[in-house]
Amino acid sequence: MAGRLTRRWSPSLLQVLRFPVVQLHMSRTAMRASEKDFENARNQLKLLTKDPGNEVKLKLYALYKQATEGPCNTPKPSMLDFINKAKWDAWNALGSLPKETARQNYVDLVSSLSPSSESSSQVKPAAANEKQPGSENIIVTSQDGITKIMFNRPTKKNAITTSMYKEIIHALKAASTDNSAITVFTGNGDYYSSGNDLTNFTDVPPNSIEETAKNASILLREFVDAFIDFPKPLVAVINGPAVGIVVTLLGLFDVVYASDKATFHTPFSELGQSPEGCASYTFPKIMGPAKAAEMLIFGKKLTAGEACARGLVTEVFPESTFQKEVWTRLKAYAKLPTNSLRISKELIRSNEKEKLHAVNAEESTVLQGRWLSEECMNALMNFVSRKSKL
Ligand SMILES: CCCCCCCCCCC/C=C/C(=O)SCCNC(=O)CCNC(=O)[C@H](O)C(C)(C)COP(=O)(O)OP(=O)(O)OC[C@H]1O[C@@H](n2cnc3c(N)ncnc32)[C@H](O)[C@@H]1OP(=O)(O)O
Repeated sequence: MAGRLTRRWSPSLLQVLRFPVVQLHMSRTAMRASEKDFENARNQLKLLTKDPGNEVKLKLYALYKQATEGPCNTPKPSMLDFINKAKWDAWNALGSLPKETARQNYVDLVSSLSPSSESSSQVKPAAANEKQPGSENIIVTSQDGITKIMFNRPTKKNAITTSMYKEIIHALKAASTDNSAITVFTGNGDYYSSGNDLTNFTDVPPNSIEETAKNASILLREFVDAFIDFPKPLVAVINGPAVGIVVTLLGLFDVVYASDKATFHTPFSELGQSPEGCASYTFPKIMGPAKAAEMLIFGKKLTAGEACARGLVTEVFPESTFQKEVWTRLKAYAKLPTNSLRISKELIRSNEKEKLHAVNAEESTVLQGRWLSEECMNALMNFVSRKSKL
């Protein structure tokens, strides 16, 4: 099949696939690939010495088409036209993925195929059983069809630093085109995550507060966009308490499994802040406006059982059997046909994407203002000087 597929692809596709590979130095902070990056990536493919295999070629084909032409716009080939059907399926599976995201994913994927890619990219598309290099605060592994992204800062309750946000964006982009069927977030240690690292904002020189708030707002928007656009089933395995942004993001996950020792807390008012992660839109839809208000305005902390009753959590497991039960189930799910999983997710989510991007933009702008407020600054100072704890 592999040889057949390669030989019978059209000249235009071969053009796409045969371009050279040169080392691509992708800045981890500039996550949006420019036209130039895209052009370089196309040229990089020419230098490929090793056949990346049909699976990867199909992904490259699909991403190239999506990046240059947008969503699949050709009639579906007949079932018996195997090659063109495989190409069409791969392109069609990208749904309404924005052109810029497809371009970035294409660049990331090409970069990962380069023999020297490790030095240019912290997290690359996963191969089986492979642990990805990284800062160790985020550990990305891939096994049994599952890419696992784990918060790994247990001594700080897995609080998310600025560099961790960037690593997660990069990990999601890589996972969207790797060989795994599903992607799972979880935490190492007793917490899932205590949310934003509050010291992200405390070492800021007085004359750059506004600029920092602006940069934080841009980063937040890009971070949440990566979840909105993620094309594969996204699962949260909530091993312990979850606070702030890791809770609000759950509205963008497809399935949420929780240990019975997990709790769910969004203390935004206490922090002088406001909701993010599209929760101002997803939470009222999930649990109704009154229950959402109790969490997002008054900061009510939920047990796992309460979160499940409100529809935020899919299922709660006893802590003693949590890991075993959840991973056994996820490994079985990851054996399901990959394209079908993506297409079903796309059907469920695509109608909402535009709205979610608009909500994300609005929430990020509002938060930029909140971070400059006296209420927020007092809350951060209290945290640092240990006067307050949740
Ligand atoms: C360009 C500039 C920056 C860009 C940044 C992008 C911004 C995006 C922001 C998006 C908006 C996000 C909002 C949120 O997530 S709001 C939620 C924030 N989280 C909190 O308020 C939790 C604060 N932590 C606590 O209240 C307690 O630590 C907690 C209840 C979680 C645990 O209490 P416990 O007593 O069990 O343990 P400790 O307090 O002793 O914690 C152990 C150590 O961990 C440190 N820690 C814990 N959580 C955080 C945190 N969120 N930020 C920073 N540090 C944290 C804690 O200080 C302890 O450290 P030490 O051992 O060194 O004292």
